[in-house]
Amino acid sequence: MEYSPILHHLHVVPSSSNVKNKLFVMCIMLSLWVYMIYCCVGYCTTIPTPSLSASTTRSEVSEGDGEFDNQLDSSLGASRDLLNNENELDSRGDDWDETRGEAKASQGDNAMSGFFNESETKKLPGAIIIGVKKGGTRALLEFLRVHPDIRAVGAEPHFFDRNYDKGLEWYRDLMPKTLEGQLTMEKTPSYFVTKEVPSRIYTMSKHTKLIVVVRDPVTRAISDYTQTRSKKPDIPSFESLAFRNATAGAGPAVVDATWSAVQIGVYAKHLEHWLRYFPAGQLLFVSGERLISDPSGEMARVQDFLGLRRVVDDRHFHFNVAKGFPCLKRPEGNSKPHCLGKTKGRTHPNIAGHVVQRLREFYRPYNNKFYQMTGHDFGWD
Ligand SMILES: Nc1ncnc2c1ncn2[C@@H]1O[C@H](COP(=O)(O)OS(=O)(=O)O)[C@@H](OP(=O)(O)O)[C@H]1O
Repeated sequence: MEYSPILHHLHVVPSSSNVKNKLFVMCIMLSLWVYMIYCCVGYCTTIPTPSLSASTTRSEVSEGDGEFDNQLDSSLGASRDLLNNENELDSRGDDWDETRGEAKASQGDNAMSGFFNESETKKLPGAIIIGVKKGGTRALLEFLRVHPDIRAVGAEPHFFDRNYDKGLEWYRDLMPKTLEGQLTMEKTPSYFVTKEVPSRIYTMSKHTKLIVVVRDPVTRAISDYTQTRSKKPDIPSFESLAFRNATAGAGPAVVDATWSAVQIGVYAKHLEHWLRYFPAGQLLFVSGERLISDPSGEMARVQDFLGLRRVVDDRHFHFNVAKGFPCLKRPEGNSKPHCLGKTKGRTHPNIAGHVVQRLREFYRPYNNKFYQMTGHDFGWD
């Protein structure tokens, strides 16, 4: 038979349609892969509340994203008055700086685990950091978040003190998703000093583990005042707020125990309320001072108390001499350590020696009572 280009061409037609079919199938497969990758980076998930959901990462928080702030403002309510102030910034979870790289990685991890694991659910917290304000609660929560068996909400929910009427389902919805065996946590430092809170937490679960980071009440009061003054520079002096008769020649100074900065430090009184509902063994007192000087030692106690493996240890800490605080680092690799943001570790104003002395006298009997109640001498005298 003679060679015919037409016939040859005709012969080619069916094989070209084969190729087209194959190309079509490959295109579909490629689209599926693109879609899967798209899902893996989190775009096709249906997470409804980015501000407080599991995927709220440190960098999202510290970047001060406008949407995040607005949502939090509306969900957490207004702050208290000047002298009974709450840390707005910390309520928003203003925590770590220099965290973008790590936060991106962990965001990716979360999205991947969400994609491959449908068994994640939102649970009520099994453990709560209930106080104290300015004790070092943010540092403790961020150290705990390194632990793979812990998932914690970054911002302060203020459920049991300010948002209780919103109900437990509202609270649960704020929590990050967890896998079986993972512990859900939150921190709201004002819980420790709010009378209604112990019974409310007990009603949620009498098995809830409670952690209190305590710090020398005098330094704590000065830290509290420093925070208020950073937002309202015109407030009266520390001394005039701490004493009822601060004017010169008005006799021995009388401590004003109604000032919240002073009142929060009367730990023994606040603890009494908790012990009406919870056995002492269900509360752990972390030393705010040791959390700075020996973070891995305090973290060992906390992990034991929570019944977790001791994963967070001295390999995770780097002491930043310039800041005067331990910062978190990855045990492997040389990545830059991550320190808390500038709202932590503010420079305190100089308070006159006699003012500090008078406050020490005021706190001494309460401190001693607190040491007795907890079986632990924190050495604040
Ligand atoms: N690692 C590390 N880095 C920075 N700061 C640290 C750290 N560990 C403890 N602290 C101390 O934490 C104090 C703030 O306490 P809180 O986080 O409980 O404050 S808040 O109640 O949430 O506003 C904060 O108080 P000030 O120094 O007075 O600002 C710190 O002293």
